[in-house]
Amino acid sequence: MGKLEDCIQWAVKNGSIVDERIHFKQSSISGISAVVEGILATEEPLIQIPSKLLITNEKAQESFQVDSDVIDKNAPNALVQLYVAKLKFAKGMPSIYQPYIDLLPLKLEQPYFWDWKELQVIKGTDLYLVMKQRLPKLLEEWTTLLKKLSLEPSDDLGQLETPGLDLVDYVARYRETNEQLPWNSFAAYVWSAGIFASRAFPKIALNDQCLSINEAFLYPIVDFLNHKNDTKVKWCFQDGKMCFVSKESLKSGEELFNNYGDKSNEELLLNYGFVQDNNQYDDARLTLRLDSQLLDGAEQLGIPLSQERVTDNSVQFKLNKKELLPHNLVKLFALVHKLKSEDGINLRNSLEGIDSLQSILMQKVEFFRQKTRIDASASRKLQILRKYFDQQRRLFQLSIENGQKLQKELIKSNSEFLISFKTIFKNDKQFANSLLLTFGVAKFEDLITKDCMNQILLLWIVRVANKNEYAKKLPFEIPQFIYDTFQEVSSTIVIEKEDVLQMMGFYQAMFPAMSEKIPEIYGQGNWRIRQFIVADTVMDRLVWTRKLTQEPFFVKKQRIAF
Ligand SMILES: C[S@@+](CC[C@H](N)C(=O)[O-])C[C@H]1O[C@@H](n2cnc3c(N)ncnc32)[C@H](O)[C@@H]1O
Repeated sequence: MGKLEDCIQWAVKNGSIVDERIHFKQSSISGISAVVEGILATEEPLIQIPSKLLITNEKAQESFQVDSDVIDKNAPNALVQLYVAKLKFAKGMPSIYQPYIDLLPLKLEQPYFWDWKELQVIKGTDLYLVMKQRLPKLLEEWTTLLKKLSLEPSDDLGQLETPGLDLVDYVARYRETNEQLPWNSFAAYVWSAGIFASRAFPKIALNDQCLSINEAFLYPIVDFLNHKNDTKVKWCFQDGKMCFVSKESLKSGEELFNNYGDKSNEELLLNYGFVQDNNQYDDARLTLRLDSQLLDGAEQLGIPLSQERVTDNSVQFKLNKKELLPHNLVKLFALVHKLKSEDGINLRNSLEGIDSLQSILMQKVEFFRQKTRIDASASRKLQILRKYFDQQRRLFQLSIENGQKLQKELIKSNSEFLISFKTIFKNDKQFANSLLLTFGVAKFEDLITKDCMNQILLLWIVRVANKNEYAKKLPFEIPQFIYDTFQEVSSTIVIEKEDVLQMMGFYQAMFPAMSEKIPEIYGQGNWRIRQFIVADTVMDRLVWTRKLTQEPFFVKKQRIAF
C-alpha cells in the first residue's frame, strides 16, 4: 500500500470521515489531488477530521511543554512551525501524525525551495525582492523563539546574522549541502514555514480563540485538495470535527478543489508555487521613486497616498483588472508634471502625466516581455515562472490600453478647453501656406517628420499675439485663452540675457527675411525677439504634445475631476 492510502486509512482509523465518492491520487509531477465519482452541490460535509488530528499551537505547546505566553502575536505560527519541523526532521520523534507528516513533500514548489541555479532567473525581479524581505522576518522569529525555548540552533548564528547576507542564497545552499536537515536548522524552519504558507488553514475557522487573525493550523487530508479560483467551499467545526463542504456540482472524474482565497499570481507563486491562468485576482506592482516633498504635498492637492507610501521617497501602486489605472496614480503623475504657474491638477498636466505614465508602463511591458523569453522547456518551475511573467506583461499592457482610453475620454469630454494644432493648421490656410517657402512644409505631417514643430508653434503663437494688428481680421476663431495667456506672460516675464541668446539662432534664421518675403503675415504687428521669448513660455504653459501621435494641443488651464 502506498503512503497516500496509508495516510487516508490512518485518518479514518482515527475517527475521520471521508466521503466514499472522493478518490485521492498522487503523481510525481502534480503531487496529490482528489477526483470524485460525481457529487451534487451539498451542505453535507465531504471530509471530517477530528480535533486530535489537527496540528495546532496547542499541540505544539504540549509537546514543548510551554504555555501560550511563549507565542508572539506578530509571529503566531512560529511555535507550531517549529513543532512541524521537529515532527518532520527530528530523529526518533514518532507521533500520532506520522503517516501524514511522511507525506508532506520535502521539496516544495515555492521559489524559496528552488535550486540555487533556478533562483538566478528571478534575481533582479520584484519577486526576488519580496522573498529577500520575508526571510529576515522568519530568521528573527525563529531565533527569538529558540532563545525563549532555550534551544540551540544547528546553524552558526554569527554567519546567519552577517549584515547583507542573502538569506535566500544561504538557505538554498544549506539545503544543497545538507541532505538531512537538522530539525533545529533555519532551513528546516523555512521549510515548515513553506508548509504553512502552502497548506495551513486559518485558525479562526476552528475556533474564535485565536492569538491573531493570522494564526493557522494544519488540516490533514483536506490539505491534499488543490486550489481553483472561485470554488464554493465551506470549512466549519462541528461535533468535534473540522468539516470540509463543497458547494460545487461535480461530474464523475472531475477534480475536487478547495479555495485558497482570492490571490494574485505573485501571492500564489510565493506561497504555493503555482499561478492561475487569466487570474482575475492578479495584480501588478508599480513602485515609483519620487521627490519626498512632492509626495508630502500630494495630500493637500487631493491625492491621499497613505496606503501607497512605502518609504519617504517611494510609493507603490497595485494595478489589477478591477482598477487598471488607479485614480491616485494618474493624479500623482499629473502632479509630477504640474508647472509652477499651475495651482493644481488640471487638464494639461493630467494629459501630460498620462503620457509619462504610459512610458513607464511600456518599459514594464518590455521588461516582462524579455523575461518571458527564458528557455523553460526543461523545467516546470520555469514554465510557471514564464506564465507569471506573461500575466504581468498582460496586466501592464491592459493598463496602457486603459491609459490611452482615459486620455481619449479626457480629450473628448473637455473638447471646449483644448484645440489641436492640426485643426489650427487646417483652419489657418494663410499661415500653413507661408511655411512652404521657409520650412518646405506642405502638410501637417511634415511638421512632425521635418522636426520643426516647435519653431512653427512659436511663429503661430506670435501671430495670435498680433491678431488685432492685421489689416484684415483673421478668417477663423482663435481661442481667447491663447491670446490671454500671451498677454499675461508678456506683462510679468523677466527676460534674462540667456533667454535672448537661446532664441537668437532661430530668430536670426527667420527674421527679417520672413517679414520681407511674406509681409501679409510676418510684416504686420510686433515680430521682435521678445515676442518669441514670451511665446516660448506660453508654449510651455499651454502646449501638450500627445506622445502617441506627436500632435500638439493648446490646452486651457482647466481643473478637472476624474
Ligand atoms: C495544500 S497543497 C495541495 C495538495 C498538493 N497537491 C500535494 O501534493 O500535497 C498546495 C500545493 O498544491 C499545489 N497546487 C494546489 N493547487 C494547484 C493548482 N491549481 N495548480 C497547480 N498546483 C497546485 C501547489 O504545489 C501547492 O503548493
